Amino acid sequence: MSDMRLVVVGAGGRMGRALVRAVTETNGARVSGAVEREGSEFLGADAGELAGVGNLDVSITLDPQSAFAAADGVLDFTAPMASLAFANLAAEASIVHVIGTTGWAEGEDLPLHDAARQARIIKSGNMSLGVNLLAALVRKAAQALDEDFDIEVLEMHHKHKVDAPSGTALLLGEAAAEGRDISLADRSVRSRDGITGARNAGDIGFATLRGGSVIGEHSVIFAGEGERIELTHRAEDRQLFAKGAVKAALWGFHQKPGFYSMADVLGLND
Ligand SMILES: NC(=O)C1=CN([C@@H]2O[C@H](COP(=O)(O)OP(=O)(O)OC[C@H]3O[C@@H](n4cnc5c(N)ncnc54)[C@H](OP(=O)(O)O)[C@@H]3O)[C@@H](O)[C@H]2O)C=CC1
Ligand SMILES: O=C(O)C1=N[C@H](C(=O)O)C[C@H](O)C1
Repeated sequence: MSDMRLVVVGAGGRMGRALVRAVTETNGARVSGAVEREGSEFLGADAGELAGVGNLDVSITLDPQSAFAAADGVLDFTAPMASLAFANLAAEASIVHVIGTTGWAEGEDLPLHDAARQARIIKSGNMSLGVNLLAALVRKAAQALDEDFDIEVLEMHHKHKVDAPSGTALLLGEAAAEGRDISLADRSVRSRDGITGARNAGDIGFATLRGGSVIGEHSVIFAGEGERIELTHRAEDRQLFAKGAVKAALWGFHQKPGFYSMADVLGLND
């Protein structure tokens, strides 16, 4: 069988380069196109050279439509507005669209479900096996522990990250809310400053740290009277997310059009 042809959008970014590396290291997949946006200093560069894997004869272009027309899938770790536009193009081309982009405002990602009528969309705030397994454990712990245990989600990322809380923190908060059978939107506390009053039982709190080169660290803390349970994941290498995204693309190749999560890819929903 021929290799799955994958386009990397945002190919000059931190994840874009990691994705190009991951595809070249995966049997059954190859980089068929690379896209950046207007004004990018990387336009015209070879995607492989930029990613440090040698010349792939794939120039970074401004033209996602042509790249998608000659591809089986797209790997997209860019920004919400860009991912919405790429989803429409992926639907037109009826290909797989793996979306790792985070920083979505409430409801902003809903149009992706329309695109998923034609595209096979796999979207997750975190593409690693470890975090998706952690989410399953958090759901279970939240189910087992009542409101006497306060749930707080703590995350730290590198100084360049532009969104907060991280997509992963929200994914973990969602898992906790599902375990408690409550709506995260109704019970989340995303910042605290000044005289906040005492904590409300049942709230799910978020705290964000930013600095240096931290790849991504997340803890979900269940704080009770006299005891505390902490579930933690530490990502030590960005390739972890890129390899997960390539795995998702290969999985999506064999699925019907639809909207899927990384938990579907990893069989954690079975
Ligand atoms: N789900 C997961 O497992 C993970 C998700 N992420 C998420 O991935 C996203 C990217 O992270 P990161 O790589 O660190 O960020 P970067 O800023 O390094 O990379 C983003 C890239 O996308 C480009 N881009 C933005 N808009 C467009 C567009 N319209 N067309 C083409 N390219 C575009 C940017 O270009 P420019 O520089 O010109 O803006 C940049 O090159 C973030 O949302 C992050 O949170 C990150 C790691 C793991
Ligand atoms: O921006 C990042 O770097 C990361 N973003 C994702 C998130 O928002 O959770 C995943 C990972 O933690 C790295």
